[in-house]
Amino acid sequence: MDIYLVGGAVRDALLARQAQRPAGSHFDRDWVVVGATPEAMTAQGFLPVGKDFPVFLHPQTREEYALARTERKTAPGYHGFHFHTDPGVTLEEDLARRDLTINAMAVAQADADDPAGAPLIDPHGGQADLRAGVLRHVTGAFAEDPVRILRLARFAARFPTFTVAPETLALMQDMVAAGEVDHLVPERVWQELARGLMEPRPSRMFEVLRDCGALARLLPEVQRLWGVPQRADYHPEVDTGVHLMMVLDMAARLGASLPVRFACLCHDLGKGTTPADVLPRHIGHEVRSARLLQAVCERWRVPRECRELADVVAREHGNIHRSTDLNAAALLRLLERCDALRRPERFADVLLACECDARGRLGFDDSAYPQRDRLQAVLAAALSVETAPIARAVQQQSPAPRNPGETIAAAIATARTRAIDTMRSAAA
Ligand SMILES: Nc1ccn([C@@H]2O[C@H](COP(=O)(O)OP(=O)(O)OP(=O)(O)O)[C@@H](O)[C@H]2O)c(=O)n1
Ligand SMILES: [Mg+2]
Repeated sequence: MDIYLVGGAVRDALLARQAQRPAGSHFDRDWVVVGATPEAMTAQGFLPVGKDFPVFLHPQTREEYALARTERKTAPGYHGFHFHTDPGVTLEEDLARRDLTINAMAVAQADADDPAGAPLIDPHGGQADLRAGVLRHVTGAFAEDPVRILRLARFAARFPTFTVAPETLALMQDMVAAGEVDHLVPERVWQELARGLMEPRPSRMFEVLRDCGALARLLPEVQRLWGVPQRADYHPEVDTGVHLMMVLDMAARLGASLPVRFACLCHDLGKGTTPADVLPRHIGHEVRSARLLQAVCERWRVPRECRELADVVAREHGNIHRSTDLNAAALLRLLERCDALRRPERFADVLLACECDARGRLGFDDSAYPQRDRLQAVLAAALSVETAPIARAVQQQSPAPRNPGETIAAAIATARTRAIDTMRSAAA
């Protein structure tokens, strides 16, 4: 059997030589095995992964070794696959069924430690496309797997200077028109969206999805935001879709976590359903955003952490932006609505998402967002109140209050309000 290194490890080694990526940035290595049978693999100690894919794990390194294969589609969507693998499938045949030319290059296993300096097996011009910065499909086999539309969009977010080859965009448009993205399983869609959100330029993923028509199918709530105006005095970029892209790229620039980036994606969804006669104002869009994001989360089975943060950010981002004018009692109510006292780390994420929103506007990218530090200080003041002595004092009251629970809660709120006030006069 012959073993080759393929996919991302080869691509990234060549990119590192072009100094687009730091050397050694790729840890996940994919291998392809030619001239072997599943039986020969297990006989050598490789462990089969799943029953659908002819893929094995190396007994020591745990890296993936896939038997060279060709794929044929049997039904729409991600489940509709039929693999053909036998020892006669060549490396070239295996490379031809891969998604992008930059991912369809291989080097022999003996050269795997220095792929960039080794003879390259590159039948589809992957190296030239890598140099030119082009995302291009290898063959018509691209259309056999609609997840590849999402993968390509994610690679655009990872390599933001890369463009999509016109023929590849046309192919993706045809796939979308044929209903190919309507049958994707939620887990795969979310996995790719989540990865794309975590890349250096998430906006590129959404641009590509929008250009090929997939965004309208997968996330119509997001698609709708282009063409929706906002008030130019708050939003010099005016267009809501443009704003959203700036917010996402700001989240990447500030190194935000996935939940924060997802909250950024969903915070203004409600602007897409603002009645035309009130535009460019968006009164009450926060509640509509919160409702729409639930639909998105159901559809793609978005994990709870992302969903909960997005809900708070959707509801409260306007109040947080305007928090400068709030008095101590109103600030405490804001903290309580955000559940900040019980979940201070999550509140930090809420504030970061709000900063991304504020700085994701034309001309504001280097502006300060003082609300963030200020509300952190407000929270610290509220948390500094010791609640146990307050509860004890109420319990020792005589005559006992009619509703001790409520009395304790009110006394704690009063003490916290006072602490916030004291902090504010000290800071002023
Ligand atoms: N739907 C898919 C998934 C994967 N591949 C092929 O399998 C390789 C390995 O897949 P994966 O590890 O998911 O992607 P990488 O390109 O290695 O990128 P990275 O691991 O850096 O995300 C890809 O390069 C590509 O050749 C494909 O053609 N179609
Ligand atoms: Mg890989």
